[in-house]
Amino acid sequence: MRHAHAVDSVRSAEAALMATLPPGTLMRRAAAGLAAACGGVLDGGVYGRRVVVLAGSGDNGGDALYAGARLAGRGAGVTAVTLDPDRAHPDGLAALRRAGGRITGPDHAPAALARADLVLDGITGIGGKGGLRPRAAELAHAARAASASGAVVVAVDLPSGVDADTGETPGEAFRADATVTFGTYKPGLLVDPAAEYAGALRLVDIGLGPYLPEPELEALQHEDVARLLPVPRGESDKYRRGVVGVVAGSQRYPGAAVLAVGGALRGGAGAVRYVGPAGDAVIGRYPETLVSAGPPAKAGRVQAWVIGPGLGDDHLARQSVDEVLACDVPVLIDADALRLADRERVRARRAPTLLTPHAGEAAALLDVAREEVERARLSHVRRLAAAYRATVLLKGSTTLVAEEGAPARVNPTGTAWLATAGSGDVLSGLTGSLLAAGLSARDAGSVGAYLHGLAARHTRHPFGAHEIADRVPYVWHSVHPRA
Ligand SMILES: NC(=O)C1=CN([C@@H]2O[C@H](COP(=O)(O)OP(=O)(O)OC[C@H]3O[C@@H](n4cnc5c(N)ncnc54)[C@H](O)[C@@H]3O)[C@@H](O)[C@H]2O)[C@@H](O)CC1
Ligand SMILES: Nc1ncnc2c1ncn2[C@@H]1O[C@H](COP(=O)(O)OP(=O)(O)O)[C@@H](O)[C@H]1O
Ligand SMILES: [K+]
Repeated sequence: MRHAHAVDSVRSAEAALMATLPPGTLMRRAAAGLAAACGGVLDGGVYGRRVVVLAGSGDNGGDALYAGARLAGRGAGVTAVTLDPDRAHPDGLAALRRAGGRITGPDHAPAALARADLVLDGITGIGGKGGLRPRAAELAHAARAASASGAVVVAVDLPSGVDADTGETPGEAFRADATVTFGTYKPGLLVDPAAEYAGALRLVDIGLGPYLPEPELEALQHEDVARLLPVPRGESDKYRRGVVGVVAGSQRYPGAAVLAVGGALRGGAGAVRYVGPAGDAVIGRYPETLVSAGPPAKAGRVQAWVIGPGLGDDHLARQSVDEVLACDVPVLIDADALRLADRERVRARRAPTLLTPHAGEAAALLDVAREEVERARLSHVRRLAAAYRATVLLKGSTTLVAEEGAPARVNPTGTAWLATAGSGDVLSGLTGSLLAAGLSARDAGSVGAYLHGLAARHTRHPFGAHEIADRVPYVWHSVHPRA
């Protein structure tokens, strides 16, 4: 599991750890890790390369200056540009001077950056507030120009100007090729739009682990998913493996039913029941489906329902949503059903409910603009989870799963190639199948998103949504080869 902690948690863990160590130890650890990582991103090594350190007035600048000193010690030509010469980290400046580095002011930044092989962004870290102020913003522009001419930009702890806790980018910010972060990931490094600014991530261990509380955000990795995947045992039969019911499709959108069933067949449930008017299309493609024309209440037992893709909003659709919400089994609500599901009825449910909106659907449910949700995904997915007292999976450039009382989950496997019609239908079927197989709503949502993203990454693009479903067994095997 990859963990991310908010600034307050990082600060209190740092304080507790620092109390046990001689002064300056943590900054030395951070700078050593940073300098080593910089060596790794420079093709051809450090010796003789031109490094520009952009140093703000806080400890983030201190880290960058100490790392600059180490790189100078390994033969790099290092120039530090201090945002405010009178306030830059004095010991960091002294270390760089001793190592033979040059120190200059912002006026000389464009000239220094024009020749740089490597730029270290040490303007702000977890102490940054709001978008960059004008003089820092000018440096960010100049660094972007240097990057366009081939320099590698490495952000120290965070790209300066992004919000560490939320992933928001309130104004101007640095764009990095790589970010070297200390002690733990910060939520902003994993959530768009800020994550787009961070580039490749590298975590430097500075010994914070034992002092960190529960994370604000976590990301599953292969071994976590392997542990959660449902695997049939000797005594399993199709009912014990779970039956998932899919209520989807309409005369107008029969394809949504086919895609959702396609996802559901690959999620580990033992059987898929389809309920709705697209039975012929579903059977034509997947003859193993148990088809009924409806209503859901008469379809036979299921261990979880998926309702919504291509459903429409006529009388029958409304009735189906009401019936499904009345069942005492987990329910995944997607697409059209999100509009039709009464909030109070969802709040009153005892069995788990998982909502899977994209940003536009989430915005409609919260009565805000879509851009608001995209600007601040983490806070909006949490608001929605609280409003519905349910688990919410917010789709899009960063997929998040939130539930009150537990760390939010961020999916690390997504790819923008998933932005293709019907891929959400595959996700809802796949995730509902995991629910039927017994995973909690939070685990089903995050494992579903993980497999879905991984399947997309392993499918030649551009692809159609049905190809993602076809690819799921392959990535399942790659995550859990012994199952
Ligand atoms: N506290 C610790 O033990 C450790 C801290 N470390 C480093 O220290 C950093 C935190 O240092 P600080 O608390 O000094 O804070 P920062 O250095 O992150 O930021 C504070 C400075 O940024 C300026 N600033 C804030 N918002 C700005 C904006 N929008 N535009 C321009 N300037 C802005 C402030 O005026 C102040 O000079 C971490 O990110 C990390 O890099 C590491 O050395 C590891 C150990
Ligand atoms: N820019 C993006 N980067 C990564 N994943 C994306 C992006 N845009 C969309 N996706 C993913 O693609 C899927 C689209 O689902 P959805 O919006 O419901 O589309 P549809 O209704 O056509 O099925 C979701 O899994 C979503 O997370
Ligand atoms: K920084």
